[in-house]
Amino acid sequence: MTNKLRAAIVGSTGYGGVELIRLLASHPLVEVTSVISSSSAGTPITEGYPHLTNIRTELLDDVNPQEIREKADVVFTATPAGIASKLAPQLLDAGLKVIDLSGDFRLQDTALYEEWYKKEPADKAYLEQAVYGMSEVYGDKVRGASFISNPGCYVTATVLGLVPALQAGWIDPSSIIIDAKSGVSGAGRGASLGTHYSELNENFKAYKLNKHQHIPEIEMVLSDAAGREVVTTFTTHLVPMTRGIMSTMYATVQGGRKAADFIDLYRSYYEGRPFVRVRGEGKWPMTKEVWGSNYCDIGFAVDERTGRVTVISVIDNLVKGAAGQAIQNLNLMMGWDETLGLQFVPVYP
Ligand SMILES: NC(=O)C1=CN([C@@H]2O[C@H](COP(=O)(O)OP(=O)(O)OC[C@H]3O[C@@H](n4cnc5c(N)ncnc54)[C@H](OP(=O)(O)O)[C@@H]3O)[C@@H](O)[C@H]2O)C=CC1
Ligand SMILES: CC(=O)N[C@@H](CCC(=O)OP(=O)(O)O)C(=O)O
Repeated sequence: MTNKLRAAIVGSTGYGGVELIRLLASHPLVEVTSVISSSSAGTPITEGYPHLTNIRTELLDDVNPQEIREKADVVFTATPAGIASKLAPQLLDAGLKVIDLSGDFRLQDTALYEEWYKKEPADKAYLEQAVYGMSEVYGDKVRGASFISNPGCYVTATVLGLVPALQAGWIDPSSIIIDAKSGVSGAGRGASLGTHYSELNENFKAYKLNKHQHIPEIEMVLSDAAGREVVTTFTTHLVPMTRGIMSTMYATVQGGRKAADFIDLYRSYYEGRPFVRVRGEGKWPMTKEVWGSNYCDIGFAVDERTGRVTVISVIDNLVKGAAGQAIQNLNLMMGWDETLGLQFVPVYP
């Protein structure tokens, strides 16, 4: 018998799921007791992931809420959009805590979800139970919650880079343009034409222009911070690298603030929040500097000629953008130190 919290992972054969397995393997208070697959139940997990040899040796479990309840106290759903909307209610009804990594419970407005995800939204009664897990912005709500909707990867890098300035009224909310780039693991493990080697290697492309499903989520958080409706231009690009997101954001500065002022403001906003690191003047973060870690690193430049600030924000999409943030949320839900199991240094070079 263990006295650790028992965790199950649905979607454990995907990139988000396997990253949860990697990170939770060194969490001091959590034990993964069920790794679940809708397509490969009964198969050893090492079949698809030999790197887990001697780390996890069990057969994959089926998706069965009652059986999951017998084995676990908390479930991570790392499944494509449209799955957790149906599954999470069953898991919650079975008495489990749930952390959903998909977009199914992030937008309270069901019409917005249908418009941007092109899927049937979750039942409103369950949507209303979901707490949006951007803990650096909504920390008090995350503490003690039972059902967390983990933010989108691009959204995390972007809003952590904009919320303090918007909340302080230092940038014009109507002037924001966001230019974001992601490594290919952001698209999941499934093979596709757009992500296979010869399409991606030595290439750099924009995609989903003005149609990306993270636009309404970004606008939701930014509007909240600004205290008025924020509409923004958000463009995503695919970069030929495995992990990492860089969000480059532009906005018109109000009140003549300089880069040093932004640095002071952000350091004060994120004081006591160990996973956001604000760089000094003239220092802009690279994706490699957060690779494999739960950090979000942010840097600034203010151009006095144009009156605009450029904010650079980087994360590892699979850690702070997905599995790491989900574990950070679990730590807060359980009333633990938010850094438990997440205190690793980025892999460099
Ligand atoms: N990759 C990233 O950087 C990020 C991903 N996310 C989100 O996290 C979720 C998981 O992403 P990711 O791991 O990259 O995706 P993957 O495509 O790599 O994995 C998703 C997994 O979901 C499982 N699955 C598929 N259909 C079902 C089903 N009907 N019931 C139960 N499980 C199912 C599959 O495993 P099996 O066939 O074994 O069941 C699959 O391996 C997605 O919603 C994604 O948008 C969020 C932030 C960042
Ligand atoms: C590189 C790449 O393709 N990235 C994905 C991120 C998907 C994701 O994380 O989707 P949800 O957060 O909505 O679940 C994309 O742009 O759609």
